[in-house]
Amino acid sequence: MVDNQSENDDEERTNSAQSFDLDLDEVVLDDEPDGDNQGLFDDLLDSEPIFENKEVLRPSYTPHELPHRKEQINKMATILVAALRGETPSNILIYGKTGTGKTASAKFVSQELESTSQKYSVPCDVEYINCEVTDTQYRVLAQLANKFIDKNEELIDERLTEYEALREDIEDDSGDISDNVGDVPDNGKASEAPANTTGTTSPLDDTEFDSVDELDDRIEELRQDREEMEQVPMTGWPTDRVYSVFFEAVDYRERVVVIMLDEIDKLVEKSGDDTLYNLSRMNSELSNSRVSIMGISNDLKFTDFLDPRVKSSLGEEEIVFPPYDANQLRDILQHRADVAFKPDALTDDVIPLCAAFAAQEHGDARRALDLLRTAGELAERDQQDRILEEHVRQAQDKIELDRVVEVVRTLPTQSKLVLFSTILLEKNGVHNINTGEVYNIYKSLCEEIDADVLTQRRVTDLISELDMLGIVNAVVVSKGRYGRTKEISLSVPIEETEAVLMSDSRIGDIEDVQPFVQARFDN
Ligand SMILES: Nc1ncnc2c1ncn2[C@@H]1O[C@H](COP(=O)(O)OP(=O)(O)OP(=O)(O)O)[C@@H](O)[C@H]1O
Repeated sequence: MVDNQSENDDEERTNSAQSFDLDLDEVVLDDEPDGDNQGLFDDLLDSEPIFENKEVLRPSYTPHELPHRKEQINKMATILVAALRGETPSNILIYGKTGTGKTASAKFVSQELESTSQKYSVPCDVEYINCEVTDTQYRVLAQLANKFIDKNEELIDERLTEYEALREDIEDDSGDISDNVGDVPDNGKASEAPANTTGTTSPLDDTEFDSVDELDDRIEELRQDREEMEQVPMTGWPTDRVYSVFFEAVDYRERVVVIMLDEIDKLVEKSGDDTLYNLSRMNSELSNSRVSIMGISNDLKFTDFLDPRVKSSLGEEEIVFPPYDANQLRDILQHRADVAFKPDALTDDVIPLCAAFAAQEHGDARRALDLLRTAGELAERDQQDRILEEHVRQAQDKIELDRVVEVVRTLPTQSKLVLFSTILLEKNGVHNINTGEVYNIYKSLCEEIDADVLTQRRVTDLISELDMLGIVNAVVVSKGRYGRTKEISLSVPIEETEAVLMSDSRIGDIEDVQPFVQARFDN
């Protein structure tokens, strides 16, 4: 059938191309904006972009090369190679601070593992779960169950296609034989015939089936399995049922399964160690498959909260990812920059400076890449064709400010009030602020907005927390015979932080703050 629609489409495209040519010929470049647009994007498009491929600098990009992680990658591979031999690999726990390449390395190794398993036709599956997002036992098990159900369905479909084709070949063959040779009884019971009785070749030769009946039974069995497979809903079932569906789905065929639990500490923090307990004892009950767990964590201490059995089973092998130093970060950045930027877009100082800043932040490659990308964006915004040292410094300030804004925005109200009290004191020129001064203002603010007033001891704790978050700096000073006190100062830009606090509806309601500061002198 002729596809009239596509013909019409083609015609339309040709017409519009013609009219486009025509329009272009008739365009008069003048200062007046034309009717369709006001040139908002034209200038931006005109400026030669700095980036060749910005995506390469984004966190979502998985690099093909991971400099300075060879040792850790090799260690993972040495442990996981067992899966390719059909054995159960030891469970692995991976530790390291944020941005040290744990996820990127683990994903790289699992891709290699899966592709090698396909190459040698050894059934091996790797499933990745981010426990920051999937943080309850129910959700982890349901997500895993559904992934395995999908895989099983795929496998069943493949097998069914293969066996049904085989069945057709047999039908054709028996037709041919009865037509040509006439020595097979044409009683419509081809399925009862053994695979090969005549000495001629049969489609069942070299298959796992000895008779057509066996093949038919298998086809029926697969169709039934396919019908019975049911996805687990994301809520609503008893956890036992989810577990048993997951268990069945994993054990449906012979295979080795590696379950990668990224941010595993978040799962334990949110919902205890039941999931890990259940996963780690599965192998003793599975008949066809084997499961191995790879946990990834930023928190070195999270295993302290685990049941000792889970702890010893999970930590069979431990791999530590140390922070990168400035030289290593330079290499990492250089690899990415070669692909991400146009030639000559970077001045010589840019990469070393990004690396140095990120090395100060506990050797975080994510931070280094963010800095480089943000510096590029700032240069682009300035309509420059090269990134300068200045852009890196601005990027550092911008990222730091974004972090502060995010941390302050998500503080609990009580901490916001303590921070706001400190800001009010600083704004009024008070130096060496002590806890008592903060507390007095804090109390008045609480009364003003009807919030509970915490004890001074608790407020001192909140100040320590703000100190740990890098928002204030609190040092203990000795006042000789008057004992010791904390001297508090702000570590963040005052105007921006105040603006974030004021965007909280309760704090924003406080109208005149001056009297509160005055109160400090009255107490
Ligand atoms: N050796 C490396 N080579 C190239 N890129 C790297 C390397 N190490 C880390 N990265 C990049 O740094 C970013 C952060 O890495 P990754 O997500 O693997 O860190 P992580 O240790 O898992 O951090 P988190 O614990 O916060 O999840 C990613 O964009 C990753 O591609």
